[in-house]
Amino acid sequence: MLAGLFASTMTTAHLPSKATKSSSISKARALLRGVGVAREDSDDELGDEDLPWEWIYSAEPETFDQVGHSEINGKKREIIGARTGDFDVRIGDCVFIKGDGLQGEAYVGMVCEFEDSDQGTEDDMSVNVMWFSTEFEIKNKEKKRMDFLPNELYINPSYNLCPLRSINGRAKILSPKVFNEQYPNGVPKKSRDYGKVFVCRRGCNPRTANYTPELDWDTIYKGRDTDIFAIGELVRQGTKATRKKAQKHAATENRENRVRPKRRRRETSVDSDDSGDRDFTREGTVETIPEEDEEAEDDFDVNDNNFSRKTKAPRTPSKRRTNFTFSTPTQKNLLTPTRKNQLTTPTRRTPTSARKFTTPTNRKITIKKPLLFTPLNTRTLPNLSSPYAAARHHLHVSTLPASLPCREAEFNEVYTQLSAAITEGTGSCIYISGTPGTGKTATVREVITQLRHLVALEELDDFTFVEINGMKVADPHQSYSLLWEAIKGDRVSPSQALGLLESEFSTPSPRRVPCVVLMDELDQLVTKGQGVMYNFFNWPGGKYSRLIVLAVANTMDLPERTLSNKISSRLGLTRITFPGYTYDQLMTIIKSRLEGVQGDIVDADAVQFASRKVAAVSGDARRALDICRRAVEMVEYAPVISNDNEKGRRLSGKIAMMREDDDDGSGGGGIKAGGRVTIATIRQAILEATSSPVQVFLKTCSLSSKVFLVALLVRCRRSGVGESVLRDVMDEAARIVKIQEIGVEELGGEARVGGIESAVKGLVEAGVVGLEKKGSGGGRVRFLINEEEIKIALKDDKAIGAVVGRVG
Ligand SMILES: Nc1ncnc2c1ncn2[C@@H]1O[C@H](COP(=O)(O)OP(=O)(O)OP(=O)(O)O)[C@@H](O)[C@H]1O
Repeated sequence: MLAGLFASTMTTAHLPSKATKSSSISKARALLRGVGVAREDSDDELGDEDLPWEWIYSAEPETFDQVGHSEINGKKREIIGARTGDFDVRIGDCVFIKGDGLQGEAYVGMVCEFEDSDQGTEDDMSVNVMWFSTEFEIKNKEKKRMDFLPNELYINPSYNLCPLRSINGRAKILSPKVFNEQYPNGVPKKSRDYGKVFVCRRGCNPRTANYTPELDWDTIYKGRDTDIFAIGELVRQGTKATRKKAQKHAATENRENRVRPKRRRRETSVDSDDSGDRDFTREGTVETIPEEDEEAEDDFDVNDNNFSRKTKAPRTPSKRRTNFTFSTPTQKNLLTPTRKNQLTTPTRRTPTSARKFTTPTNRKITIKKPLLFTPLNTRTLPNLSSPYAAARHHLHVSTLPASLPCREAEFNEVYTQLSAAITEGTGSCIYISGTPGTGKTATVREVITQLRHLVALEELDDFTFVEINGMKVADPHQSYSLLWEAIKGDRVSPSQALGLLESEFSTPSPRRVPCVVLMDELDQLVTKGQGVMYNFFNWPGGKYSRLIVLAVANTMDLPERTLSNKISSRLGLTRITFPGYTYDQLMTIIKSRLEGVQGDIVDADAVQFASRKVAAVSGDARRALDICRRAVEMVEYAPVISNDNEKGRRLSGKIAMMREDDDDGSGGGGIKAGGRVTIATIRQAILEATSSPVQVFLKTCSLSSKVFLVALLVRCRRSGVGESVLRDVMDEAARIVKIQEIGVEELGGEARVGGIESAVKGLVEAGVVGLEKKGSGGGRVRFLINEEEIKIALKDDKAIGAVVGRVG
């Protein structure tokens, strides 16, 4: 449908031909470098003087409110342009936007509107631009067109609000035909236009690598009279993949970051009432395209007159404008269309040796060599021919189930938030909390798998995904390096990564691919000054970051506890809570995992029993699955165990202890190798889990040790952080002793603190807790075993069990 509306006769005759090649010509051409553009000379059209930017208003006061208006003497006036010294810029102009990146990139955008956010400083003067992209931005190797010209730009239907002072001169965008007419020998180096002239013959969405057919730039681009909306729509339609599913889920409200400009009333060529898609005919008029795709509706309101902004007169900026320097070109023959080897983007190449960059303050940044991993031996698939092996396999926590039953609502919520943020190109921070084993990580991974599938089907823009697990990083600050490596592919030190990330997220970039970060075990990433958590929560809110953080923790209020209420409420986190699984839900989960396992080897009663036992303690699916898997193992391998033989007699005492909870009345019974998993098997598996060496140690350690462990558990639960200051734990222990009225003599009389100190030493030696002698308060202490083990071992303890029960 759209195809006929694009210029169909643009032929290679219009493109720079080999006949026009010469090295002087090619040098005089604009260069494309990195993902932005660079010019050989560094002349700044805006002059060396740091003159303030001022708005240019329409002559007549306007009668309606709209973006890009200001109030002067009580009258609304439309902002129609901006000027600094002799340089002025208007809607429809194509301009260079300075990047702040290390490689001195600039970007080219078309001015769509101006905004003043009312604060009266130059910082609040913004320009909304529609970007042009370079071929470097198109990462999808399969779909990338290889006929790109060296100075070719693609109009890209994405927008950003940029500071007005990031404008760094005017760019000239021509059709290849006009370029050849105006510059048959290329742009002469001495010309003022040198390095500023580009050709445009297609639109492209670099994130999906979808291109429009060739379009007639001379027809659609009319300088300051251009109908920018029509161009935006033309390109949006022309580059649209089948993004229906993603759009269905996209939250259309959330557009703070990528601001699509409001339609301007001045546009005479557009029928403001039409609701269909508009496009250009080759004669340059705008036509309504009959509704072809219901979901491609115009999602901005033509008649939205309720948007009013006030502004104060702009003041002189306090900071001097940074001069942007363009690098010297290194490419020789820029007329050769596809010199792939020369045009490889620097950010993606694999460094063979360490590369060196410097920060804007000339600090050296060393890019480390990528880590080389020796591939492991090929893993063999488990032999699932026996029903026991199949059951064990499906019940294993590392087996990915086809779907996650009982987490549909949570899945939908995460999916909706994430796909909306990716589609809209906005940043977002989702805080996911829930006790261990409630499927938080599994759900997030499942959502990512589904979204990746959509990307493969071209129904969603591509995104980068990185998982940072607090348990797996030696130092929380390494998170910065991991994020930077995920975004740029370069390994740098944490402090360098921090600087680079700050710069990256505060710089507009039309090419930025959304990055989704799963920060698992967040409580382990808490640092003394809370810098890591603060930064990861704060960056998504930045205008240009396109960073989506999925922070996963066990406690609901970790952000409030560690960052204060004030900061965490400002961060605007989206919160999703995963409740512990109920008895019914655990049953469903176990049954669904056993579906398809032949032989009916697990009794329904056994599944019920396991679910009830686990739901009563924690609602932890991991625990329920582990118990069932161990029970399957027992019936698969165990010799016959009955109350008649020696081993059976030994076990029977322990089983009798459990019989108190044996509300099914079926008793222990025997376990037969090659038999079925019954309640008795489950009971024995539970018993085994609670009589592991760790459990035995915990149950039989001194009361001082138990008090200390419970105190540490309380502190960790309260702070939401996996470690605590030793002195605080001691104080907590003293409080517990007092409140529980634990016998003073049992803790060593008056010297009870001393008693706990030696208990701590014993716990450290046993590898139950780790003590890091750093900072004040006697160092920091943390569990080296799962907190759940402490709960299970001590929940029935006579002296301290009540406190454990309250920890939850
Ligand atoms: N609804 C479910 N259906 C099937 N398996 C599940 C479900 N929920 C959790 N699991 C399984 O339980 C195990 C633990 O899940 P997961 O790691 O997602 O929990 P978590 O909430 O992230 O726990 P933690 O806080 O300890 O990291 C995984 O093996 C997962 O496959």
